[in-house]
Amino acid sequence: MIVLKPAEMRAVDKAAIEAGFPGVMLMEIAGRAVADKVVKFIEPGSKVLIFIGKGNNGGDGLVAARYLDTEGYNVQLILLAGEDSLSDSSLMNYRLCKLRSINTLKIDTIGTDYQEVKNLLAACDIVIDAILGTGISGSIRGRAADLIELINNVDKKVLAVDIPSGISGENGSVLGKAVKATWTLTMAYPKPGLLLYPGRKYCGQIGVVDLTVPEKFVLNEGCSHYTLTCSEALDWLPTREKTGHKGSFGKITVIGGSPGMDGAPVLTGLAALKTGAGLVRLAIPGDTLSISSAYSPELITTPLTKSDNNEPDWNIISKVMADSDMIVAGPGFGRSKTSSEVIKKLISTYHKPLLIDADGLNVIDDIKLLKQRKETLILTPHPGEMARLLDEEIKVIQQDRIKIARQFAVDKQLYLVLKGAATIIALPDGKIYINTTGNEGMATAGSGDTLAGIIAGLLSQGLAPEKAVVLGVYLHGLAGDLAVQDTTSYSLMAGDLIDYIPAAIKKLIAGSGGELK
Ligand SMILES: NC(=O)C1=CN([C@@H]2O[C@H](COP(=O)(O)OP(=O)(O)OC[C@H]3O[C@@H](n4cnc5c(N)ncnc54)[C@H](O)[C@@H]3O)[C@@H](O)[C@H]2O)[C@H](O)CC1
Ligand SMILES: [K+]
Repeated sequence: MIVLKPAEMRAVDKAAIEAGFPGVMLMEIAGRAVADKVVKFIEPGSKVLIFIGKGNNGGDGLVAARYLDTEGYNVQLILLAGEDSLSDSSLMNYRLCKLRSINTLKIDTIGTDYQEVKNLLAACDIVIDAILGTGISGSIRGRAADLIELINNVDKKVLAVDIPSGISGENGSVLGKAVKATWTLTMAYPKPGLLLYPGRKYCGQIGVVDLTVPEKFVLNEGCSHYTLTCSEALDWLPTREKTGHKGSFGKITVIGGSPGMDGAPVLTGLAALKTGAGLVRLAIPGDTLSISSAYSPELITTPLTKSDNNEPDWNIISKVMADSDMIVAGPGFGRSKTSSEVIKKLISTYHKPLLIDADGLNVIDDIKLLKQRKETLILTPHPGEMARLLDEEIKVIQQDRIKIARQFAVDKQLYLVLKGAATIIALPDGKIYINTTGNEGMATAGSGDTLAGIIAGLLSQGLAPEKAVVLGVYLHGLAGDLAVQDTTSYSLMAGDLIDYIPAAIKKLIAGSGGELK
């Protein structure tokens, strides 16, 4: 699904209006959808308190007020602007509200103790937040900040129109104060700020309203941000040929492991098998091999090093390279001379898809090598590994995850998965996917190893790299979301993620994955 930044949304809006879609009609569709959402949850007669800002976000709220009044709700408006400062479409709707005698409390009559607002908040059944939408600039100014705080201080259901007021649609930051919503109904397309933290925590359940503007207006204006929905994820899931054999579902080699880190490549291998890979081989340094190979009978193992001196055995490595459809390198590999030499060799001489994770990333000391590689390269760093690759501090990476990920992916022409809450996937053509599945329980040792395995499992079944990385991250998060229901976020472990891959796939097939609802 396309995701639009506020400025992109405005450009699409403008183009659609110029092409003949009346702005007032778009507002009508938006407000009608807001009213429908209220009708779905609360019965007629209930008290609906609607906060109206002076821009078009307020206009959407005024349309909703008209419909809810028509349908028998007890509607009360709180108008945060003078009538003369409302936009044309909003003013028209405000006048229609007045014609219906809808109760209105105006900002200039609200005392500085806000007692009347507090009373209305205490008595209402639901709050609609139509104070500010994508037109916000800078920190919340004026009395809007006080009203947002009052809304957050009562325990009421809150429906945010387009975006919770105070959240930046651009990047999800809180601009001073922001409404904490139960639901957010966003207009036309989700904005990055709804999907990125901290904004995402303020949105509650997100719904998208179809404003009936054809997608060609978006494509003409250009877009670069996306998020995968459940139905798209299902479309991308590789189909399994009835006559397929293990060769047709791909042979993966996982290169990694080191003393004390013998389980990491096993997690990667098992995750790949559970996702559907035909065959997984682990290539492990000799001193660790026997421990790793004892974990699971489904995994084939090969020694990566010579038995006499534990140096890389290049003959075996060449055979492994020739015999694999793709390689995952790095899980539990440690930062030894062996791992550094092997990773370098793979980057420059392995001509099939290569995924580098964990310590495989930590031993890359010359990032120019990445750029020189022509074949598919996927990197899956967490912020610490990304910081190391760029020789930056973690906080610099976290300040603008999308920009950093995109620059790296485009410059080095690779697929970059920057892990973390709302994992960012940057593609070599500059496209960005913001992932919506996953939870805090997944911040646990080995979780990244399973992600590498899931992506490899999809790629080895023939999925294009772009789809394998995006769907892999989605499925990994979905497995985590299903697991956490049983384990709680305290007890979730990486092995649980593997155990829940089948449930995640089933959920996709049933059409009920972590969809933006
Ligand atoms: N997506 C669509 O196609 C449609 C969206 N609609 C709704 O319109 C708003 C965007 O409307 P806009 O008038 O551009 O902006 P806002 O309503 O968010 O408010 C702008 C208004 O607020 C004042 N302001 C700006 N920054 C601050 C601040 N920091 N503190 C206080 N006040 C601030 C400023 O003076 C402006 O006047 C979108 O979100 C949708 O809800 C259409 O209705 C349908 C089509
Ligand atoms: K809002």
